[in-house]
Amino acid sequence: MRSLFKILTFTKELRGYYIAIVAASILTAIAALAVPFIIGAATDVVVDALSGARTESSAITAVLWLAGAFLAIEVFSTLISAIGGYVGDVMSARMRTILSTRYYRKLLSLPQSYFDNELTGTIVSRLNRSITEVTNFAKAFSNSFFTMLMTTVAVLVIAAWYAWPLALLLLIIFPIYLWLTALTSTRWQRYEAVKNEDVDTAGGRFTEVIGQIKVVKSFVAELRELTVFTRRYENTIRTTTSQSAHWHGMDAIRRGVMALIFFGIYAIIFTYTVRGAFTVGDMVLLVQLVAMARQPVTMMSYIVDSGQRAIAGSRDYFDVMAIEIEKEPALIEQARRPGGIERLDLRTIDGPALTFDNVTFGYDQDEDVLNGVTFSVNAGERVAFVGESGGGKTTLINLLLGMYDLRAGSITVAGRDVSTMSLLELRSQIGVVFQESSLFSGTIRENIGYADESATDEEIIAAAQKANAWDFIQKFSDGLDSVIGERGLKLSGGQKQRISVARAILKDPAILVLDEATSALDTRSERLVQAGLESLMENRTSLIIAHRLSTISTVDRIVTLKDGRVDEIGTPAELAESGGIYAQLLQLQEEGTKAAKKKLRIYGIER
Ligand SMILES: Nc1ncnc2c1ncn2[C@@H]1O[C@H](COP(=O)(O)OP(=O)(O)OP(=O)(O)O)[C@@H](O)[C@H]1O
Repeated sequence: MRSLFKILTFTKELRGYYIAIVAASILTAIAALAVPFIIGAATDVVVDALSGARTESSAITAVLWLAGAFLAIEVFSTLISAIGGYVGDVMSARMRTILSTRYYRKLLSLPQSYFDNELTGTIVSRLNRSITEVTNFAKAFSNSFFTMLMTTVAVLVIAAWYAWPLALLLLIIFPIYLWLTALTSTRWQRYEAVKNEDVDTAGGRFTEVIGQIKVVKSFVAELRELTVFTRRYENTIRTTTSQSAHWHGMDAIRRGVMALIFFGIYAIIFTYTVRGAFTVGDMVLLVQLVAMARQPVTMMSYIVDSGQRAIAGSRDYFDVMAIEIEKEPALIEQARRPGGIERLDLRTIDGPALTFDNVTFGYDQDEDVLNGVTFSVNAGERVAFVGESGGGKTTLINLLLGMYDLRAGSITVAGRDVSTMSLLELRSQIGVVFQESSLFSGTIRENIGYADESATDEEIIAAAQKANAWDFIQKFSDGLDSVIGERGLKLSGGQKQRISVARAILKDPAILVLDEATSALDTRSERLVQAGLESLMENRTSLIIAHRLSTISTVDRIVTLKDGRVDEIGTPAELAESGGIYAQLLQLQEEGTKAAKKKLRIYGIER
């Protein structure tokens, strides 16, 4: 029950709606309760008229008045339930909005480590399910619970007035029903959790597969994917079979017990009437009241059922909502500082532009990926990182961007410890050109402008020109308005890269991180991308994860990594002579044999 109230308190700004719905259901309940009295009274009038105790004309006037009262009550309750229904619809639309936006806000604020362990589709599936279940429950709860409560209390009081054994029987229905339901509930919840896990996992894979449909097609893996998906859903059939058998088996027992109690109730009403303790009108009134008391029992079933679904469906949702975030999310600061943050001029700062001092780090509980890494980069310098694949180059960048907490050591940018900087402050200074295409669906203008919402067309075009992208953009019939498909699907590899370079140019960051694309572009395309990158790196402090020796040879300094530690630091000329990793790579390139190329690839060097 606590969990159910949690759902309601989570959306407490909808209090006004809840109160309106509760008021509507109380009024509807009162109106409904008046009807048995009218019918009971009418029955007594008819019986009196038939037995000659009342004149025909006075009886007709009385029953017509009673029928008029019935009509008035019906009109009133129709009006109230129409208003209640309208408020209920608006309430669920608002609730949907609150739940979705809060979930999205939370997700956007969670650290990278959360996303490392979750599938996109699972996150989406969880959101959809929670919202549907919670909204359904809130509607059922606010619509039925109070009507049920009112009706039950009123029926009990009226029954006690007529005959206490009747009230006693009615009273025991509810605890017995709730007890029997509680017996069923725990197991039902366990089944539901298993089912949700299957649906979420299938949903996660589904999204991944559709997102990478080309890969699936190229490996002719459609059948395999479909089989895995189908298996998950077939599991849910099995789980539902056991769950439903259990639930409905228990439901049959519940109903059986209820039937026995109602047998006792009707037996009392009829025998009391035959013995003359009740008039025929009283009997009609009580029979209707008992029928009304049966309704809450059915409603209770529905509320408990949708409540269970809401609890099970929203458990993962609330688990996500409960994750504590240590650092203030960038999102909150963005709202506070809509103007953004000024770009730092690293040249005016004493000391290096950025430093890594004894940095040790590993993912989750895993071993250290980096161990005591120390180096510094001066303002305006270009530094390349070289190391075996999986050696921790990307991890260095992740740490610089404040994506994860260090195990030991510190990182400074412009003399300030990164851990003391807000995420907005830090990330505003760093521009990243990712190795993978990292564009969004939408137009070219939106994609370049992603770096700066307020950028004018002139600024976007200037960035595109510097990135060597303007020529091809101009050739598209829609120019900047060309739609590029999901993740830039409609662009070539080189075009995608030039758009992302243009985006980084528009951001104009103090520090640039370049994860050079490994995908081989043709020479012309590569020259164009390279020229774009050159203008991006101009006058900027740049960190490069290079996949071409030609790129590495043009940097100011190289940092080589080995076993999670810095092996050497020096200019390309120095390291070419030192006999270390870079010198070996140069030699391998010179050899040019198949074996040499294979070894180069271990270092992520494509050419
Ligand atoms: N999100 C993550 N969670 C757990 N382990 C990770 C994560 N990202 C990377 N790793 C591990 O950390 C190590 C370093 O990975 P990293 O991506 O930094 O290497 P890299 O040098 O950039 O490799 P490459 O040149 O192949 O891109 C690898 O062993 C990798 O398996």
